[in-house]
Amino acid sequence: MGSKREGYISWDEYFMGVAILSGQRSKDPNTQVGCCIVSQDNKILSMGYNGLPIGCSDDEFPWDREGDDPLDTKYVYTVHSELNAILNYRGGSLEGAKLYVSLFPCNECAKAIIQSGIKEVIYDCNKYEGTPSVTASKRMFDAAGVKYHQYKRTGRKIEIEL
Ligand SMILES: O=c1[nH]c(=O)n([C@H]2C[C@H](O)[C@@H](COP(=O)(O)O)O2)cc1CO
Ligand SMILES: [Zn+2]
Repeated sequence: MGSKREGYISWDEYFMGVAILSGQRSKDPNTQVGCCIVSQDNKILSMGYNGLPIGCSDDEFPWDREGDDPLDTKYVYTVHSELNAILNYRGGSLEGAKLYVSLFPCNECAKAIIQSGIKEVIYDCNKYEGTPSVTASKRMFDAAGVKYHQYKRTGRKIEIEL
């Protein structure tokens, strides 16, 4: 009897890989964020990346980080990857699900994560650690019983020819 193949990717590598790949769809020139929501029994339920709402053109709305007028920045228009993944879900309840995301969730996404019933957040980068947004997210996750931990990178490199 033959034995199983070795070197296959772990569940964590799989789901964070899907999250990061999803982020490659982002048109944001500065930060591309991707998200993958997974059931407790490791089935992918939804994915998302940061982008503009349906009908808002990527070429007509601004991607600037700064501007004299907030209306000339991306911040008032973009939908975050986590919210997109939650809103993209077509199957009913996300109660008890896990969320893999390439950047630690902001306070607005934290609210949506908590309210949708997601119970665990696995994040990769946390480049805004220490900001009020991230601190507020942690405070709300702690109060609501949502667990969060950083993804442990394995160093595995995956090349895909497309
Ligand atoms: O949790 C998040 N999820 C998410 O999708 N984003 C998006 C919104 C913006 O398009 C981009 C952040 O842009 P910047 O790093 O240039 O401020 O990342 C940002 C955060 C946290 O800041
Ligand atoms: Zn957010």
